[in-house]
Parts: sequence; structure tokens; C-alpha cells
Amino acid sequence: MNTKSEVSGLIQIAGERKGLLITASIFSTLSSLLQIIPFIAVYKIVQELLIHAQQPVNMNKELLIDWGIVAFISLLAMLAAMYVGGMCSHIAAFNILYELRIRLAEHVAKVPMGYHTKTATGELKKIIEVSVEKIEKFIAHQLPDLISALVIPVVLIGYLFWLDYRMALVLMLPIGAGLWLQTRLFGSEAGREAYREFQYAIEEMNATGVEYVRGMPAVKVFGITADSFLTFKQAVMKYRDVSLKITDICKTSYSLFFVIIISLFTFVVPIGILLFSSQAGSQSFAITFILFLIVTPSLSVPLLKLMHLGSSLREIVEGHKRIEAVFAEKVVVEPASPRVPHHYDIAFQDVTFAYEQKESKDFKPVLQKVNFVAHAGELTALVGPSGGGKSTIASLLLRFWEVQEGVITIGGIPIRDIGTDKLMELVSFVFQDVHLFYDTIEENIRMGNTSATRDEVLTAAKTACCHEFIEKLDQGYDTKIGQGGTYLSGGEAQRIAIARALLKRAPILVLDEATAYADAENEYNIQQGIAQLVKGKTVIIIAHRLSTIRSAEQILVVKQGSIVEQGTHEQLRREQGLYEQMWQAHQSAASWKLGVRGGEPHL
Ligand SMILES: Nc1ncnc2c1ncn2[C@@H]1O[C@H](COP(=O)(O)OP(=O)(O)OP(=O)(O)O)[C@@H](O)[C@H]1O
Repeated sequence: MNTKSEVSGLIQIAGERKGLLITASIFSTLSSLLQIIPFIAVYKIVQELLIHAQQPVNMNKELLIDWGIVAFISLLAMLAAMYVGGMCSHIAAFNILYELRIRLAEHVAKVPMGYHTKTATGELKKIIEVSVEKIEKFIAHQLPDLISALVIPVVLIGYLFWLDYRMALVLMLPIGAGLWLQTRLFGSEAGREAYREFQYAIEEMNATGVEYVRGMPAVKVFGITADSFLTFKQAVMKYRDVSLKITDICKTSYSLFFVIIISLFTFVVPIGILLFSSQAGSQSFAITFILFLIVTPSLSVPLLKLMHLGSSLREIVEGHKRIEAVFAEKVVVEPASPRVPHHYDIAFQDVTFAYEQKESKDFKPVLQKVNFVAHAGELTALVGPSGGGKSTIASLLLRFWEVQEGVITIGGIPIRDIGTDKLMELVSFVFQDVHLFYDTIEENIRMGNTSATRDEVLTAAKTACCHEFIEKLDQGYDTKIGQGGTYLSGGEAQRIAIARALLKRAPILVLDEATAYADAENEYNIQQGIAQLVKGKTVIIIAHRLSTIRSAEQILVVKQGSIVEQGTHEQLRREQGLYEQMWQAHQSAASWKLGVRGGEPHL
């Protein structure tokens, strides 16, 4: 892709704001053209002064005043045009920025979860924050600057050619050389590649930096320093190396360009003197020569600006490519005509799933030919050794990933025919890792059902056993999580998440380790809450504490991606298989815990 198509690609982003951008460009061009008028006025005034230098009385004073007024008015008009152009470009930029961020956020919410696991949070954060911010910089500032940096030299050079083509031709030599150096600097594949590497290096540094800060508990416990946190250290070193590489690539062209452009007049002076002496002191030539000397240094400003724009344009273009790459990520395919289930039995039929694509060499199914039916109004429990695939089964129900083989149905309808929005309406989910938003506790619960009244929020909170601890907080339900040091314990956060799920009143409820953090008393209370919910709903519960799912209508024992045992607690115990072993282990652990409480451990 060349620079021209890259710039037009950036302008494409403007979408519906193109009208504003075109207005901004027209006013920027106008203000650039108006900037040239004072030069012409100076030329005309100097011309009049020199022609009548011997007899000032003959000087046309009105002409001098008129040109003075023209210069002044053109300056005012230039300021006005600049103001209107700037306003239009800023309004366009901030609207584009807003729309782009919303579109990006909506898009990333629609791509399969696989994208989020392979893309580091820091990387995505940089794209949504920094790369988008740069688009604002481009549209609000650099596009008008680019227009003036192109219009002013072109018009001025044209004017100089009209005045004296010989001196203008000589002036074109350094300008041509400078522009050639520019294209060498920014148009070369090595330059592009270096900038690409530079962007990746920043992203990597960002991502590993975020990881380092996020992993602070482990960092502290294991005494990891920024220096010994290898990935971060390597990312910083890579950034340093790439920065040095860019400096190395740019140093010669940059220095040459800079020196040539700021000394343009040194090329004009010799040819001017030569021509002046050959024309035996022609007065009109002297005036033209003076104008060349005045105008030439002012050509350097837009040309230098062009160079700075070139370098930041490259960064913006790279950021734009990253934004485009996010948009290019395929979203979950929605059905053309969504179907609505009329009952809520869940069925997994021969489901085989791997986190990698089938053609990948790492393809290793996490689930193999999983078959089960979870009936509506019943509690189905998933138990089994760690890493067996329980959470994967639960997340497939939400279509976080697409299954490679088999089909998952709700009420007999494949979930891919239901449509994501409807599916999300049907299923309430309490995740293992609870995420609470930076908002009040009430709003965090209300996320389950945005139209719920305060009373309904309170009822859900009471059922999930969180009302009591919320009431004890200074601002109760209005307490902002994360503000003023208000953080909740793992168990408290989990109960808020349960309240959120209860409020949703979805016909299907999935609880992944929902009572993991609860103490015995609260676990009992939550169980009571859940027991009320189960009525008429399809509930899938993933639990390590077998005591919590003893009464489940169906227990599925998941091991190494397969369901190895299936039945009620009593049936499975009688089978004397893996479940019975797990039950015995659970009992021993429970009695050991009781023993500790009693003073002497039994085991
Ligand atoms: N996002 C992911 N990408 C790749 N592999 C994953 C991902 N999530 C889980 N796995 C792998 O899939 C397998 C099953 O994991 P899963 O979390 O479903 O097991 P689990 O039975 O719920 O375990 P636990 O009881 O410890 O939570 C594991 O080998 C795990 O490493």
C-alpha cells in the first residue's frame, strides 16, 4: 500500500463525517492561500518604494495603504478560515473517535472468545486507546497541516516561477533533493518495516507491562523484579533496539534533508547575484530578488512540517492497520432467521472441541464426543478432576467458541440457530472469575436486568446472601466498587455475581464454582437461594465440593474431555468408580477440616 492509499484509507474512517472533513479541508486550503497574500503585498510595497526611492513624492501612497489593508484583511480572513477549518476538523475528529471506539468495542464483543485469549489485554487496550487517539490527531491537526504544507509551497513556487523562472528553477534543485530524501526515508521498505517493528515493540512492551502489574501478587511473593521478569525485560530491550534501528536508518536522510531545507536561500543568493550583475543592476530584477530572499526561508517551514508529518503519518498508518485488523476479525456468525426454543432442555450431541483450529498442528481436542441432556427444572452437576473440561462445556453453551464436531441444542434447536442476543437472554452465567465493574454495587447487580427496580435488586441480593454485608458498607448499595479502597472479598464478589444472575431470571442458569469462596454457613445460605431458583429452570452447576450437589438430579463426571460416569449421587456411589473415590476424598477432607476446628487434626 502506498502513502496515498494509506491516507485515503485513513480518510475512509471518516464515514458519515466526510462532509465536515471536506469543509475543514476547504477552509484549511483557503487559510493557506490567504497566508500567501501578505507576501504579494510586501512585494508590491517594496516595488513601489524602490521605484520611487529617488523621488518619494511620486510614490503612490494610496497603493501602499491599499496593499497594507489587503495584507491586514487577508491575515484576519486567514485567522477566520483557520478557526472555521479547525472547528470543523475537531468536531469531525471527536465524533469519528467516539464512533470508532464504540464500533471497536461492539466488534470485539462479537468476535469469538478465542480472539481474546490469543490477544493480550494490553495490546487491545493500546489499539482502542492510543491508535484511535492518533486518528483524532491526524484528522483534527495533521490533515489541515498536511493541506497547508502542500498548498503553500506549491502556490509560492508557482508564484516564484511566474516572477523569475531561472531563480525558481535553481530553488527547485534543493527542494527536489529534499523531497527525494523524504520519499527515501518514509517510502523505503526498510523504513516501513522498521516502523512496523517499532509499533509491535511498543505493543509488546505495553502488554507485558500490563501483565507485570496485573501479576503483582505473584511478582511480590516470588520476588520477581522488573529486571528478572524476562518477558518484560526482553520487550523493553526490543523497544530500545528497534528505536536505535530507526535512528540509524533515518540519521543520514534526516540530517541532509534538514540542512538542505533550512538553507534554501543559500542556493538563491549566488544565482541572484549572478543574474543581477549580468543585467547591469536592473531595478525590477532587484525587487524580484528581494522577494525571493523574503519568500525562500518561509518555504522551509511547510517543507519541514511535511517531514514531521511524514514520520507521524507512518505511526498513524500502522495504528490504522491494527484497527483494521481488529475489524477484520470474524464475528460469530448469526443465523439469517433466528429460531426461538419453546422449552429449555439442553443437549450436547457428540460434541468434540479443541481450542485450536482443526488444521492447526496443535489441534488437541479438549472434549471428545460429549453426550448428555440437562433437563429443564433439574439440576445437572459437572464434577471431575481439574482440567477435565467442565468449564469448557459450560462456556460452549454460551457459544464462546464454535464446536468442531457435534451440536449443542436448547429445546431441540442448535444454539447457532438461536442468535447470540437471544442466547444471552436465555442463559445466566456465574463465572469462576467474577468481574465486577467500576460502578455502584446496585448497578453491578442490575447488570443482570437493566430494567429491574431497586426492590428487585434488593430481593436478588437477599437471596444470594449479600444484602447483609452490603448494608454494612458506608454507602450501602451506592458504594462504588474500587473507590476509596472499597474492594470485596472473593466470596462477596461471587455472591454479587449470583445476585446478578438471579436478577436476570433467565430459564437457564450456569454456575461455575459459584460457591467456591463461600464459608460453610454462607454456602448453606447460597444453596438455599439456588434451590429456589432451580424450580422450572435448567441448572448446570460446576462444583468441587461434592456436598453441594448431592441432591442434583444428574451428576456428570468429566475426565480428560469425556463423561466417564453419569447418574444420581446414590447411583454413582454404588458404581464404586471415580465419583465414589472423589466422594471419599471429599469426606476425608471435610472431616480433616472439622478435626482442625476441633483442635486436633485427624489425618
Ligand atoms: N482458553 C483456553 N485456551 C486453550 N486451552 C484452554 C483454554 N481454557 C482451558 N483450556 C484447556 O482446556 C482443558 C480443560 O480446561 P477446563 O477449564 O475446561 O477444565 P475444568 O475441568 O473446568 O478445570 P478446573 O476444575 O480446574 O476449573 C485444560 O487442559 C485447559 O488447559
